[in-house]
Parts: sequence; structure tokens; C-alpha cells
Amino acid sequence: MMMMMQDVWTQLGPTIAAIMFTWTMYQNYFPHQLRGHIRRYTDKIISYFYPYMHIIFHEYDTDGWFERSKAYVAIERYLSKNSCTQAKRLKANVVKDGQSVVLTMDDHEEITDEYKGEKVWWISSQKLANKQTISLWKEDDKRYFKLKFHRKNRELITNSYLKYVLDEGKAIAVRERQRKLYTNNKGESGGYRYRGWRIWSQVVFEHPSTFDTLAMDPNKKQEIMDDLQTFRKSKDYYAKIGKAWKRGYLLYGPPGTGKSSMIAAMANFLEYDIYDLELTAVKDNTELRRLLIDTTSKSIIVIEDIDCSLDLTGQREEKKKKKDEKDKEKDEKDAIAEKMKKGEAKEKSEVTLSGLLNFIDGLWSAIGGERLIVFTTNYVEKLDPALIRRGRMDKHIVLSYCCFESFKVLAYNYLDVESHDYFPEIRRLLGETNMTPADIAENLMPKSSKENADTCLKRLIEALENAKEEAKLKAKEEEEERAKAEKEKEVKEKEEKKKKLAAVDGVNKNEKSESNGTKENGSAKENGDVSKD
Ligand SMILES: Nc1ncnc2c1ncn2[C@@H]1O[C@H](COP(=O)(O)OP(=O)(O)OP(=O)(O)O)[C@@H](O)[C@H]1O
Ligand SMILES: [Mg+2]
Repeated sequence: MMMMMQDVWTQLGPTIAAIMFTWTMYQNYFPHQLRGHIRRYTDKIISYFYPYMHIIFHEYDTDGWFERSKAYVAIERYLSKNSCTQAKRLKANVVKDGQSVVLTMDDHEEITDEYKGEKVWWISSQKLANKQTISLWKEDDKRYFKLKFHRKNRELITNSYLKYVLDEGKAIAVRERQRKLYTNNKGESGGYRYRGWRIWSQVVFEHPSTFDTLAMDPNKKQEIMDDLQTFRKSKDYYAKIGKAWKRGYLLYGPPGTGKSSMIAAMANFLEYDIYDLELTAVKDNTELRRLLIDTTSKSIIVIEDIDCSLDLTGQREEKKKKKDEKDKEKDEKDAIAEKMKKGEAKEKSEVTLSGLLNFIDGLWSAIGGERLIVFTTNYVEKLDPALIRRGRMDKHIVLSYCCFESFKVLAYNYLDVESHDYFPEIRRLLGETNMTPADIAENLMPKSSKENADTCLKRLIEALENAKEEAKLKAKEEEEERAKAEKEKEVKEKEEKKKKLAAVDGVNKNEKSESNGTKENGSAKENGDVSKD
């Protein structure tokens, strides 16, 4: 063995020594310009035999010291699927606040991908740092992805494949991200502020409501889902018609009919974040705009109970109010200011209707794109028509009392029953009385392990019958009150008529007596019977 190695060394030794000598001479004594020429020619010769090209994607941009390059992150996500099946060594990144893991190929691994029938290679590499220098910054070992492809595919790769990879990677990242519920209201503490501005605080969004669990007319439900789906895919269409890529939804109906549940279902369906905007906690229109700028795309901005949020309903009419009403308002404001001085009252929002209208569809509302704005209210008639006109609130959805179709969804979700002997009875009762889905759901929910579908449905029938009776009683009471009020009105009218008649009578009598008096005086004069005082 030793003999063999010695033989090899005797044969190769001089060649290796010659190469090393030439390389050292080249590095140290060759003029710089000449080296450039030689490099160009050698590259040409190499590319003649080696027809591949490379593109490098560094993990950190040269100008972004602490932030990972967006392209690198997108590629990492895109390659994760192929990495799992092809790479021998994998690296695990924890995402979704520790709830899930993204696997990528480890350093110096190579995987392949195919695009429009052409093969490309992705290599994960690392340029080791000079360990002699001490760095204060992030890891000095620079990671990068190298994309290798055939020269003939240059156009295809640079014009189309790269865009496809980045878009797909971003889409995967969005799909796999932990969705968030943001709020601008942190109760008494006054919320989070940055340089005096109130900013969003966030928690993980985990509401389980979906369109499957939402009880409503199936056709209406499908229509809403189609509308949302169309919106999601309409980026180019909105650009074509010159409209900001956003859509307004107004959800209205009695309490407990599923308005908030529908917002959660929308967010889960579209995989959007939710920004729950508490208008009363916004200082003024400028702060409102600031909050809007801080929202991201793929999100739903929600203002619940818009009729209670601010005095948006009356603001236009207020202009028409008389001066004394304005004075009264001023007094109230002074009282609040006084209280605030003493620390007894909370800061009052100065957001105006025009500020809110600007928030919805002013120039700033277009930034980011792909956003839904949802208002909910129990009293749609209280709202200013300008606030909810089409174009601002594009789709008006009424959520109402439970119909039989909605009940079937709840029965299936809560009790796993699709049909039952009690169903016809329930159908009849639902046609005769109003009950919200929230109340139906409460009756359907088993209260102990002993309760089954029969007991729950029976309880619901009883509740519906009670509700029917109560509604009857209420209607009767209302009818009686109406009749009583009418009677009182009649009596009042009669009395007023009587009074008027009596007044007219009195006037007539007076006139008569006056005219009689003049007549008597006249005759007395005529008779010369005038008393002298
Ligand atoms: N249409 C529905 N489908 C399924 N569940 C519903 C529906 N409506 C109400 N519920 C149930 O009732 C509860 C209350 O509903 P939700 O909060 O969505 O009502 P809301 O219309 O927002 O009421 P409010 O006007 O008082 O805010 C929900 O948690 C849900 O369990
Ligand atoms: Mg609600």
C-alpha cells in the first residue's frame, strides 16, 4: 500500500508542484489588467464546456442588516416541499408562534425543480466568515441559495420562473402564517402608544366560526362566499376599473343573529387578519388615518355596532339644529372638559363622520389593497345614508331570526342530526314565532352528558312555544295599550272640542250681551234716560 502511494506521488508530485508554482506566480507577479483579460478568456472557454448559469440569493440584503431578505424567505418557503422529498439533510424553522415547523434543506444540499418542462437546480450554500474578525452583528456566515439553470433558459428563468417562485413562496408564507386579531382598544389603561399615537395591539386569531357552522339561508350563504371569492381574485379587475382593491360589508340585524360570527367566518374563509377598530378609543381623524396606515393587506377592518360608536347619525342634522341646542351641547362639552380636568371622565373621541368617510374611501384607504371593511349594527335606520351608500358599503347583508334552513345547520352542528321526528313541529313553530340563532343554539346545546338529541329538541320546542305565547301576550298588551291610547286621544279630542265650543259660546254670549247693552243704551238715549254721574 505504502509502495503504491509512493508511486502515485512520484508520478503526480511534479505536476502538482508545477501547478502550485504557476498559481503563486500568477497571484503575486502577474499584472492586474492582464489577469482581467486572462479571466475573461478562461470564463469563455469554461462556458463553452459548461453551459449553466447561476443566480445567487443572499439571506441578508447588503442594506438590510438585521432583516432577512424577503426573496430569500420566499424561496425558502417555496423550496420546502421539494426539500422534504429530495434533501438528505433538513433544517427546521419554527413558525406560527411555535405551533408549526417549516423544513428546508440544510447547507450544501442540492435539490431540483421543474418549470414548463425545464429542469433547474437549487443549492443551499454558506460562505464562511473570516473568524479572525470580531463582529457585533448577526452571524457572519453568509447563507445563500444558488439557482443553476441552462443558458438556453435564461429568458424563461429571469422573466417568468423567478416571479413564479417568489409569488408562490409568498402565498405559502401567507397561508401558513399565524393569523392575528388586532385591536386599538386596551381598556382603561389607554392602550399601546408610540410617540403619542395609539397603535394596534395583537393576539393570535383563533375564532372557530366558519361558513359551515354559520346558520343562515344556504343560497344567501353561497352568494356571500362567491362574492368574497371573487373579491379575493380581482386584483387586476380593480386596477382596470381604477378602484382601490377593497370592499365594504354592512351586516345588520337583531342581537344574536350571527353578525360577529360571520366576520370570523369571513376571516377564516379568506385567511385574513382582523383589525377590530374601536372608534370611541380613537382620539381624532388624524389618529384614525394613522391606524389605517398601520393595517396590512389581506385583512378585515371591523367596526362593530357602528350606531353606538360615535354620534355619526346626528352630525349632519346637527348643522340644522337651532342655536339653543348648540348652546346646550356646548354646556355638556364644558361639563365633560371640567370632569376631564378632575380626571373623572374618559377622553372623548373627536372623530367626525367626514373623518370616517375618508377612512373608508379617501385617498389613504387605497394603500396596501385587499382589504374588507365591515360595519355591524342592530339599527340600520339610525345610520347616516352617506356612510352606508353603495360604493362605501358595497354589500348590505341582513341577518335575521332563525328560519328552518338555519335551524337544520344548527341541529347538525350541535347534535349531529340531519332529520328527526320533531323537525316538522319545529318548522311550524319557527314559521309562527321569531327566535334568534343564538337562542336556538343555546337550547340545542346539551347541558350534561345525560342529554341527547331528543331532550335538546324537546327543550327547543318548549322554548319556541313559550316564545310564541310571550309574543302573543306582548301583542295583546300592545294592542290594549294602543286601544287605550286611542281612547284617551279620543276623550282628549272630545274635551278639547267641548272647550272650543264653550269658548265660542262664551264669545257669542258676550257679543250678544254687548249688542243688547248697546241697544238698551241706544233706546235709553233715544228716551233721554241717561244717568249723569
Ligand atoms: N347565524 C348563526 N349561526 C351560528 N351560530 C350563531 C348564529 N347567530 C348566533 N349564533 C350563536 O350565538 C352567539 C352570538 O352570536 P353573534 O355574537 O355572532 O351575534 P351578533 O349578531 O354579533 O350579536 P350582537 O348584535 O349582540 O353583537 C354566537 O357565539 C353563536 O354561537
Ligand atoms: Mg356582535
